[in-house]
Amino acid sequence: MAMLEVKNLGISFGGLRAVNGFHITIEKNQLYGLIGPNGAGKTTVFNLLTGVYKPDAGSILLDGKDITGEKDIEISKAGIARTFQNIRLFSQMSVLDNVKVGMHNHHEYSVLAGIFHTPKYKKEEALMDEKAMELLKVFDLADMAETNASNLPYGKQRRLEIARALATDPKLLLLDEPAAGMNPKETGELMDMIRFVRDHFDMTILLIEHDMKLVSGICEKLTMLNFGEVLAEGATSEVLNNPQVITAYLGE
Ligand SMILES: Nc1ncnc2c1ncn2[C@@H]1O[C@H](COP(=O)(O)OP(=O)(O)OP(=O)(O)O)[C@@H](O)[C@H]1O
Repeated sequence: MAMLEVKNLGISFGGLRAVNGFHITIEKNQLYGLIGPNGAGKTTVFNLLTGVYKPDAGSILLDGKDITGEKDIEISKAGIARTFQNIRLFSQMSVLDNVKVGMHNHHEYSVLAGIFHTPKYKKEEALMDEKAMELLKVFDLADMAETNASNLPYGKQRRLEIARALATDPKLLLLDEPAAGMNPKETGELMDMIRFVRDHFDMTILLIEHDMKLVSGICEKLTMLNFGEVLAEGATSEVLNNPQVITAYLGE
């Protein structure tokens, strides 16, 4: 069974059909890229997959479960996590707390337990601290656990965002332009990290990216969007050599 199976997905904003007939099948453990010119609808696809927008057509199956039209919190619980094009960390919170925010989605103790710090609450908090520190170690951020997120250099903030997304224990990780604003050295490190996340966490990853070095370096399959519709899909080299893709996007 595919990890993500999307069929005929669509949404309009006013008179604009931003995404139309979108489809994608991503197998477990795959590293998959979504490419296309500015305004093609890539982020809108992410917003549809994560419940920010409700599709007006189509279906989304995550690991066999129909999540079409579910709210974002339900979709997060079902197992889709994402990062954003513009970094969205809690800048005045510590690195550790940023990761723990991701975990809180999945822990259900009552508000009163939180206020009165009951033994159950304390136990859960201690467990979360431990898990969050383990994640930070993997991302080489453990020595900065108490630092405010805003004080991290840019490349590390991007890494922290991915760590926070993984803290929700997802089945599918969506990365929206993870290399945006990075220099070539940082992009190279990011590529290694994305591969590592896939292997170490047994993760399935869909990423939006304009950096073709990153795309051709790590994605196994690609879907190319143009004016809200799939123009090409298949193995990365096949798509990147497709004359229509070159005309519509790469030859820009
Ligand atoms: N909430 C919204 N209301 C109205 N129009 C929207 C909304 N969200 C997206 N759009 C429009 O939908 C189209 C697709 O936008 P989207 O951000 O998905 O493109 P993109 O492929 O991610 O572009 P980029 O590579 O520049 O990030 C654009 O024309 C955009 O203006």
